[in-house]
Amino acid sequence: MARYKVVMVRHGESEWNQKNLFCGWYDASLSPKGEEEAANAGKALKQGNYKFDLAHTSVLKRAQNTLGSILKELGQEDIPISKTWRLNERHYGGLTGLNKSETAAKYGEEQVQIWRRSFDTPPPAMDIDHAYYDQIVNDPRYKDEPLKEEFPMFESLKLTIQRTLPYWNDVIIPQLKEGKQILIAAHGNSLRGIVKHLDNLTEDQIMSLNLPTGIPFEYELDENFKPVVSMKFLGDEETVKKAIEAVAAQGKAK
Ligand SMILES: O=C(O)[C@H](O)COP(=O)(O)O
Repeated sequence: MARYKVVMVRHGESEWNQKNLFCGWYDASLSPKGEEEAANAGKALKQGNYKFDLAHTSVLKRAQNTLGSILKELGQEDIPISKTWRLNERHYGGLTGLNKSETAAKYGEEQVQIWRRSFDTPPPAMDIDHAYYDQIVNDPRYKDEPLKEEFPMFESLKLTIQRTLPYWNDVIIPQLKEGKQILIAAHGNSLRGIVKHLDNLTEDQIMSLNLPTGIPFEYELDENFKPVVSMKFLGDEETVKKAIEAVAAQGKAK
């Protein structure tokens, strides 16, 4: 019997998703298609009569704007929104800005699949002369946190989970316990981390999990926050399947 429900959604397609670039902590905007996906996510949630008490998102605008569109469609723009770096996309390190298929052509599809989907193999670090180092490290949104010594220069999924889980356990779980209906608008890999935790996925299982952009999914959890229903997408099966396959295919050499 489900005691709690929580809805999560990966942001709509970003301009860097469209260009097939490793994005991570680069603050890419939504593409026009991503804006449409976000609005459609809101329509699907409205159709399902979802009412949220509060929402959580990252400090990156592709997730924040997806959330904004959804709440606008729902007529729930006035609910409290928490923005945290702990829900940011995984930091793609030195790969940030590289084209995924070109990287697959150069280093092999296998290596790119490992960088994108493995549990504890990190991408190469973003070093100080990286094109986006200054823009990311010195961004005023990070003036208070993460702490200098915590500021990632690369993240494996394992490292991403290590900074996302404290937020899930210390902020989101208590709110669920209070009976709050919660929407989380975040990123492919920060959400993969939460999913791995909830469903207790093995490293092999998480390797094959791709999340589509802009299609909300719901978890129903028991009193111990164990899934009764896992990743129930709000979209027709065919659309969801195609969207997931498209994400996986981004790592293919053209
Ligand atoms: O950061 C990115 O490039 C994307 O948002 C997620 O990328 P991935 O699907 O290659 O992990």
